[in-house]
Amino acid sequence: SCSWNPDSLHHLPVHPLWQSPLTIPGGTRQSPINIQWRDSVYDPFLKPLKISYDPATCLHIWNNGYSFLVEFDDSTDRSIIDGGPLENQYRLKQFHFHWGAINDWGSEHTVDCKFYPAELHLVHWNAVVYPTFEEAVMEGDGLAVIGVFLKLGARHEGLQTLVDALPAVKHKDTVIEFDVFDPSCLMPSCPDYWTYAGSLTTPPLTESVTWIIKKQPIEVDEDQLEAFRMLLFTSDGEEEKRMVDNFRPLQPLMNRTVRSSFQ
Ligand SMILES: Clc1ccc(Cc2nnn[n-]2)cc1
Ligand SMILES: [Zn+2]
Repeated sequence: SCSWNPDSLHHLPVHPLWQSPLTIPGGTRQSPINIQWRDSVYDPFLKPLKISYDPATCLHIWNNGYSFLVEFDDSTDRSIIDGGPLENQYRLKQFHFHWGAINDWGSEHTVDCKFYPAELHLVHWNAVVYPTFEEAVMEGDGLAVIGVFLKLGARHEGLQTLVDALPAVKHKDTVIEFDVFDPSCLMPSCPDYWTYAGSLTTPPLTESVTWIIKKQPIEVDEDQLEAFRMLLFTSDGEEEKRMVDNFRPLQPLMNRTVRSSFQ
């Protein structure tokens, strides 16, 4: 487990959402976790992840009071992932991010106890086996979430179109049309990933997620991270609370092995 450096001036903030003893009684596969690189096990039978998104399936961006979500039309198999650790193809439903108030933390997963300033989650569901997303959320093989770490570096041109739209969804429960966006532009070039059996990291916290965490981060610049931090948890008219530190604390690994697609 990660023992935080006692000298560090900061103690990780815990947002009210996650302050309550937010535990699933008897939970054995909760997320997020620390990925200890040396404890991950190379699995030569893991396939490359296949991603095929149709940019025209993009619908809108909305601020749901936890994060901002970009939602997709998941009524057909036009935007899907397949391969990797998955036995079926999974349909893209939405993507969103988790980030910190400062660059020292913000990601949900850590690698060797290192936080990244933010983490992208692309949420997919098993429409081959389950009739609706809501049912898939309740099943062990119902969801597949791709996690991509964001690190401070060069400006990300693909992300900028998203950043430019954020002022329009500043407050909770605001939404704007966003009709063409290809999330493939947010994927790192390296195919390597870790995978493990986990859960959603906000309510309903169901243990229904096959996590696929990309090894290589993407680079974004300070202005782009600051744009995330100007969003609000609060609705228009309420006392403003900046949307920051919307990540869940690390959860125990328990009886799980993290597999890697690379040696
Ligand atoms: Cl449906 C749903 C519920 C919670 C979240 C938040 C989350 N869970 N795992 N990563 N992010 C995403 C989608
Ligand atoms: Zn998430």
